[in-house]
Amino acid sequence: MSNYDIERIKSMLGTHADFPKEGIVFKDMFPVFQDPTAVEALITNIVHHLTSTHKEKIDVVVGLDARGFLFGPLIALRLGAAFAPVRKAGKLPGDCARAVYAKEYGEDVFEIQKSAIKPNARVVIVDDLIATGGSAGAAGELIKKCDGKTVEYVFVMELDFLNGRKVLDAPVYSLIHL
Ligand SMILES: O=P(O)(O)OC[C@H]1O[C@H](OP(=O)(O)OP(=O)(O)O)[C@H](O)[C@@H]1O
Ligand SMILES: Nc1ncnc2[nH]cnc12
Repeated sequence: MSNYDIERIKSMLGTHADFPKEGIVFKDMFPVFQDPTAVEALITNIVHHLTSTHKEKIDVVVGLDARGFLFGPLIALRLGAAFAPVRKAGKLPGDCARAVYAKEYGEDVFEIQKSAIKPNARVVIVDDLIATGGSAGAAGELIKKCDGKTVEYVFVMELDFLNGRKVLDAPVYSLIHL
């Protein structure tokens, strides 16, 4: 993706001071979805990155509740991989693995259906944004609990100043650095 495209997408992001809490500068990626050419460009970039980096098949793309659901299924479809959701606690039926975590503006609990990740499945975890890395780290913990293998974490945006990638146990790819 050219620097021009990256700057174009950056210029579409909303920036909201003191949302959802005082002291947080919230980066809103929903305006990007007003331009399908921008969505197409960023999905194509991520899929190209994954196909050129991973020689072995990616079995499952895991998306994080809720904004990760906007990107995960599109990427999974293009890779010919399965998609599985990590959801906030109490939303998924059946036997679930569970992880408690802290994120930039609060605490939460994530779950995944154990049946979604087969032993040794090669997993890519996808989300819209990494801040502290708490959410993605908890998702990685869930994949471990299911005996899967996280081969990469992928984010559309990364808040570089929080250095959230340091808590993750696999390579990290982010398209837009803020
Ligand atoms: O790196 P962290 O500090 O963990 O923060 C990043 C997470 O925070 C946001 O999700 P949020 O829990 O607000 O949920 P949403 O997607 O439902 O808005 C964002 O979509 C990431 O999942
Ligand atoms: N600053 C931020 N903007 C948007 N989403 C977030 N999730 C965690 N921190 C965030």
